[in-house]
Amino acid sequence: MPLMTLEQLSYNYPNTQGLDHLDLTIQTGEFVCLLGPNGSGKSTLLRILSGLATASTGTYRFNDQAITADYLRDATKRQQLHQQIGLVFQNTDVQLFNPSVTEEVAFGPRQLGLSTAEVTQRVTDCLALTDCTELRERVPYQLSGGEKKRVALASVLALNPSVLLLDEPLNGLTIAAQQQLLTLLSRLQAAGKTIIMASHNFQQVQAVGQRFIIFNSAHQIDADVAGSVLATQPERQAQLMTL
Ligand SMILES: Nc1ncnc2c1ncn2[C@@H]1O[C@H](COP(=O)(O)OP(=O)(O)OP(=O)(O)O)[C@@H](O)[C@H]1O
Repeated sequence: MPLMTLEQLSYNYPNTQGLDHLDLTIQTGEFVCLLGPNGSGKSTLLRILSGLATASTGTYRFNDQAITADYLRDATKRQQLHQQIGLVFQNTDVQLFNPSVTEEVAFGPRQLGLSTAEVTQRVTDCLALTDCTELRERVPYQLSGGEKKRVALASVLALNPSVLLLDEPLNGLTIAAQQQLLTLLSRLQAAGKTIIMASHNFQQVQAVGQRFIIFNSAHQIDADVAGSVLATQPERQAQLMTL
């Protein structure tokens, strides 16, 4: 059974179209990069996949369950979905609201009702994994852009989601920090997680993505290609470099 299936899914904002008739299947364990120009629909797709928004028309199924507005109205089901699918937002500031980094990362596991010992263990592990241990006493709001990204990722990982959605996670990071994050994402994939990452910078994600879904400015999927196939298409690669 596929992990995620979209059939003829469209999403409309009040005055704009966000996504236009997408058909898409994602399998467990894939590392997918969403590419495309500004405004092509990458963030909108991540919002749909995470259950923050629902299709205007068409369907989205996660583990064969249709994710509808009705389904998400049920708080227990919504929480179960958010526990399985973690989203690291493009604007990290909307994601960080606790007085310290430790509190920030502990927030999700506490909401799940884990014991104090389990929460402490998850916080310690996730801070170490994202290289945030040194930041644990700091105020999230006062961190640098790159530090905020790492803390946001730690707070999402603390819920131990099986699917990780990331919206432009490399923006604002130094080249070294980008490398570090990409290595971490590859390790998470090797540990069995499904990774779906939006980027408008092909150069940054070229090395890690195993599948590239390319949007066009009409909010449709223009191409859906395996990394191994893309490696044999220099013209398409050159075109992606200009996004
Ligand atoms: N909150 C909103 N209200 C109205 N229109 C929106 C909203 N968010 C996005 N849109 C529009 O929906 C379309 C898709 O936007 P989306 O943010 O999904 O694109 P994107 O590929 O993630 O872009 P970027 O690379 O700039 O983040 C665009 O035309 C955008 O202007």
